Amino acid sequence: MMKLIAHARRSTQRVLMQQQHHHLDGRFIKNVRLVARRNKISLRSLGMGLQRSVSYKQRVQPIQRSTTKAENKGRDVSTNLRTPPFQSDLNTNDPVISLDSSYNSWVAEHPSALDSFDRMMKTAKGKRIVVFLDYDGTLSPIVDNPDRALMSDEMRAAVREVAKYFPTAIITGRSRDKVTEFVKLSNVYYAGSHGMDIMAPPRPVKSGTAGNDHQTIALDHRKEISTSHEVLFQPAKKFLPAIQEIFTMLEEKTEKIQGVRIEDNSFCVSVHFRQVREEDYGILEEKVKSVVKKYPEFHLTEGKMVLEVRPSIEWNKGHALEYLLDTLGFSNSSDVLPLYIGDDRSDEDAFKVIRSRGQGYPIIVSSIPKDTNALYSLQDPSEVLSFLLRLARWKKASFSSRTLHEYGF
Ligand SMILES: O=P(O)(O)OC[C@H]1O[C@H](O[C@H]2O[C@H](CO)[C@@H](O)[C@H](O)[C@H]2O)[C@H](O)[C@@H](O)[C@@H]1O
Repeated sequence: MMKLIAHARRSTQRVLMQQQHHHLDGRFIKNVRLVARRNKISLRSLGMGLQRSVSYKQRVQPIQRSTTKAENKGRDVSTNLRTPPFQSDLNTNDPVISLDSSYNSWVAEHPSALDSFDRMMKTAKGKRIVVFLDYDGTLSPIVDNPDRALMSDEMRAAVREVAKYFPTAIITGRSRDKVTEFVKLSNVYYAGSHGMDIMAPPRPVKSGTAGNDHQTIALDHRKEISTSHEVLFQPAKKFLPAIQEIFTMLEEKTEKIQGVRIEDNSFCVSVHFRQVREEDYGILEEKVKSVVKKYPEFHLTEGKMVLEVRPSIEWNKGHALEYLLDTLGFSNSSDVLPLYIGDDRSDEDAFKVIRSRGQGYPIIVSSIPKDTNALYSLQDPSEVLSFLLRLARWKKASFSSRTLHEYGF
């Protein structure tokens, strides 16, 4: 028993160290939690209670700007950034609670989409499922270097399979070019820059049609996708010159801060601080805010260890989801079931839209309890993979049984 407690203590210490180094391995935490739970050891009783994330609504006050009111539904944190964000993706400046017990009650409220799969599909019978997928933290694991957030071949094959059966869209904060380079699939819709850059596959995907109608090819170069796809909607086009200026200015102003990465996401700019030393965060935040202040038509939002400069237009991932449903001919349809899987705050806008439609499945990817508008949960990208494979298998099976039925078997 003593050995076990010592092991759990060591394991928990490792988790905490990982947090301090701005990393979080959800699977590892899960294992620690399992070891502790199996042996009836509460992490808190070890004096190392893990911490949970808290509602962003409680933490970030909406900005009141003198000139332009931020109309974007994403939270605007231009003048009121949260205090120290250096607790990795756990956002651990919140009340300390025991993760094992809180996770259980959270999952009771946001049931596993894998465990609930049969029930979900029962409701989906006769309805048209449209699949929306976030990229980072959903299709690819969160890693230090955003350029290395690659999607596995298995995941690509699963998305390819899903897209054979359902209209499928990737909605991401990344630039459209970057995400097409990562995903490399030709028959999905891509909505980059948090939905501000929407592109359709060469042949519009007809909803509800059989799998073989959607030919999915893995392409070698994003160029091939860019040229074969059609740009549908770019609501922030007029901001492009200003965004380029902001990008350059951010690069210049932050070049002396070690670990900062400025990512050009076309219609928005990401300032990554995952590898910035904690003591440098304050100055980074100040510099970023001073740049944004010069551009009253822009505001700041936050994601996982990232600050994002976005044009203040009323457009977010939720709007992109509605736009795509509309494009697919489902704007007022009562028999469409949008299914959205995402892990970050910007995905909440899409979850909210699905909830307000009163139809569909908002699914959050998280291995820790989080305040969310999602109804279901998956722990990590590996569970997303299982879910997607199962979804494709389910549809395939229903096609085969329908075919058998049609032939009188
Ligand atoms: O909407 P998403 O597809 O989830 O994109 C949101 C941001 O994701 C990326 O940053 C996040 O993932 C990185 C790689 O794992 C990680 O290093 C970073 O800390 C995360 O915030 C992307 O680089 C951003 O541009 C996206 O806005």
